[in-house]
Amino acid sequence: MDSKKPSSRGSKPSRTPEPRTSKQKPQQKAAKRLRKSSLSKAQRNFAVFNKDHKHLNKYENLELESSGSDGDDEQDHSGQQGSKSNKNNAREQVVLIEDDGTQDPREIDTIEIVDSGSEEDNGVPNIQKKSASIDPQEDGSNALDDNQDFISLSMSSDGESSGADGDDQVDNNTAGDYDYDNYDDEYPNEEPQKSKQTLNTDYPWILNHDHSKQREIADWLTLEIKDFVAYISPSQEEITVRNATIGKIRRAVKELWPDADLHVFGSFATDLYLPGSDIDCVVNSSAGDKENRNCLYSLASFLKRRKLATQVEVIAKARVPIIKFVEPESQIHIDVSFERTNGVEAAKIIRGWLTQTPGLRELVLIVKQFLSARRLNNVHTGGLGGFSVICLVYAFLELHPRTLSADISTTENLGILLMDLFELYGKNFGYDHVAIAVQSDGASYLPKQKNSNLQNPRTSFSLAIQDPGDANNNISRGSFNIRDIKKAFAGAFDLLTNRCFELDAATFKDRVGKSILGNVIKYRGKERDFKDERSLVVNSAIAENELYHRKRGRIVHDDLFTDVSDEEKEQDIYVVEKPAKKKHKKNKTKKKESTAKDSASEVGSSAARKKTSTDVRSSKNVESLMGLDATDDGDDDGYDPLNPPVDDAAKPDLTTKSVNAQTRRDYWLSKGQTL
Ligand SMILES: Nc1ncnc2c1ncn2[C@@H]1O[C@H](COP(=O)(O)OP(=O)(O)OP(=O)(O)O)[C@@H](O)[C@H]1O
Ligand SMILES: [Mg+2]
Repeated sequence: MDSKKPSSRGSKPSRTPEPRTSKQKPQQKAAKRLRKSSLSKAQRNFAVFNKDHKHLNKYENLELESSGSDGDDEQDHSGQQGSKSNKNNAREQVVLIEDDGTQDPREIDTIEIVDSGSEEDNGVPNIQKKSASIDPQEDGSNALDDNQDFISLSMSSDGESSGADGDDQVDNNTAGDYDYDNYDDEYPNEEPQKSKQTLNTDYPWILNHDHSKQREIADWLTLEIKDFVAYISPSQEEITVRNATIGKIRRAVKELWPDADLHVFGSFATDLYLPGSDIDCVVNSSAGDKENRNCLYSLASFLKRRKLATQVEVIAKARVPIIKFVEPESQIHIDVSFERTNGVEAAKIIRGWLTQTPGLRELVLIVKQFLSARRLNNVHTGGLGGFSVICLVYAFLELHPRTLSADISTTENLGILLMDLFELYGKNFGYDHVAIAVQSDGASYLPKQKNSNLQNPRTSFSLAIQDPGDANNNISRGSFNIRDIKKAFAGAFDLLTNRCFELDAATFKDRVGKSILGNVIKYRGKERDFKDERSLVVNSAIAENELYHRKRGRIVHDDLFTDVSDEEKEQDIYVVEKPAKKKHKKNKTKKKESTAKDSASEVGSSAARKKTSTDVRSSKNVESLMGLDATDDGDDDGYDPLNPPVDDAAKPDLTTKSVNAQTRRDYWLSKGQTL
């Protein structure tokens, strides 16, 4: 157990009032005032999404189960095939995995690539079947079936606590049992011990960035979030390595198939990658004929022969067939899919969201790291994938009453917003009834009842996010472990809130060297600099995606294939996306327009951290947006969360403003009242 954990966390349940200090008395008054404000109504309406009105308010044990082999199994889930392959002399093999989305992925074949030294005609490799039906369990099931493979966040240390899956168990509120050191990043450092000694901290983003003197504890958290994002944002070298890696793979693809090109999408094309994130690519060809087993193997073996791929897996029988491998020089994990454009379309949409939504990048990266550290980010084990995270956070920011009402400056209130996000998706969101829809220009809630495509036939308790590119696709349907994800979010809310109270009551002296964010997020990768160098070097994935869309815009026919690796790109597309100049309310009547426009390359830069209210967006009255009118009697029943009113025409002309410190304090205190 963590001997460093604050005593208050262990001994005080979340509802226990903090000892009153002279500092807190005026805050109590402020909280009373707050109840009458529109803010409390807005908050109440966030709670409406939980039909059962169950506010879990339980600590979650964020400790990973150390007992048994589960952890080990899971630890290597992504590398699992690699380790199996090692036993089978993986360097010479391509592993075939079946994953059609209806069951858990299974390794069904191992193909040996025979490198004869000469190139096969047309890239067709000499493939020999090595073995078949490498099934983890003879009966066709595997550990994933009963969720044993998942490292549960449920209580596990006490004999009487919840079982393996924690379903429907009452959680023991044993707040003192955390062991925050006992989980690791998805991409663990190769030299964890050395790194730990050097840094002597799990939250390296606070090194030389001490905010303990902040008077507003929420500001401290906001600053830490920005520091974390700066800490993990890519350096010039990292971007260059990613660019070069893509270049190498693309050249190989074009050599193998002259009619094809490689497009990048996913987090590298949206600037939402963590240091260890994979690169998602798609091969599109003018013939449109590459999505078949033969082509998958052809490319896999070709890349292998060219020493551009190790740990190669061919997942041919999936809904989206892909090959996965690690590029040996950069050690970057790469996924290649075939003949589809939804990913490159989505990348464009996401970059649009980033431009229009200050704070989106920061919160997405925090949530991604949060999930990654708990191994709740792997869709194959029911976790939440990066795409779902982006949509969740975007919907949260789009629909948050205080951002909707232009009441707060998002980038100045990231701390509060992060807590609200954890609270919403951890405690209040009505997973049973509500689906989330995200489009290129906004987000909304949908009733699951009326959208059968978004319903999970097995359980109503599921996360449903409508694909912005395909209304019939629920992008989070694979996240079957939503129960644990929800618990983790709820636990994070409690942890952050308690930590804030604890540090708020502490003396400045005792605060030094402490972290708020470190209570829920750890980073144990290699030591990094605080260099967000995205503005110094072109991210070629973004540049190419921009070019792709420009070219697509010019194509009359809906051709699938668009080659972006031609002359034009060299000439005019490699333009660093300069941070948009902030327009300081030149036209006050155009409040709907995003004025901050923190571009994807800008967010996280020091310039973006200056206090500003220019990121305040649309001005809608909180009450009207949340379904409350002036005659609202405080009864939540009058509001239908499944049909939130969207009355653009009736937008009140609210004055765009940044909240003052007192308002922030009030809001912050109101969080504590829920405990
Ligand atoms: N369930 C899905 N349905 C449709 N498209 C999806 C789905 N999941 C992923 N995608 C596509 O693949 C892209 C990459 O998804 P992924 O979940 O890897 O997110 P990411 O932003 O790359 O995060 P990470 O850095 O964790 O890999 C998405 O932007 C989207 O275009
Ligand atoms: Mg990805």
